[in-house]
Amino acid sequence: MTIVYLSFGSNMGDRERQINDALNLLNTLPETKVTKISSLYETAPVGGVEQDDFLNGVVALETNLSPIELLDGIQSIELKLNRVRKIHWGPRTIDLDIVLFGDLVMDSERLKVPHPFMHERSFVLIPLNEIAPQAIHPVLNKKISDIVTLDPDVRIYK
Ligand SMILES: Nc1ncnc2c1ncn2[C@@H]1O[C@H](COP(=O)(O)O)[C@@H](O)[C@H]1O
Ligand SMILES: Nc1nc2c(c(=O)[nH]1)N=C(COP(=O)(O)OP(=O)(O)O)CN2
Repeated sequence: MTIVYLSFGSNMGDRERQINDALNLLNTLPETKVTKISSLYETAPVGGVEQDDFLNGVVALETNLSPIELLDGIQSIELKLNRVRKIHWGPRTIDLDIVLFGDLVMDSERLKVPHPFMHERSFVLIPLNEIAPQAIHPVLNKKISDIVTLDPDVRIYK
């Protein structure tokens, strides 16, 4: 079993329902179990595109899937939930990203782990620090609790 952390986000439609549906579907993936879910955070959009605030969070899984099998699984969940995203870094109904996959470091066209921007994104680090402050970023070789910083744009929603 590998311990994996996924980030999730939504800023279009019924954000909470789409996130709940995605989290329930994660438990239907083969040999995969959700073990922890962070609070939901309301976050200001990052990246320069003018858009509504996101709900973001992080979920911990234990899985026997390979990294690419898990990517296939989360992409099938996004499709099942009729993921809509019109522009790069723009609004979307649901987004699931693999943030950490055990201590794996991988840089292929389809999958980059750790997620290449995770260490710069408070909307990932703050919820990740809530459920796994001891997790290690395998490239920076630092604990999440030593990377995370306070950010007033990331506020607990629920
Ligand atoms: N770590 C990753 N998690 C999810 N998707 C990834 C990862 N690394 C590369 N990708 C590729 O990114 C696009 C989808 O991007 P969104 O974040 O969902 O907009 C897809 O082609 C993945 O293969
Ligand atoms: N607050 C907030 N801002 C954001 C968010 C998000 O979830 N929350 N996702 C983004 C981009 O996500 P995308 O998955 O398209 O890009 P990536 O492939 O670089 O992760 C861009 N800006």
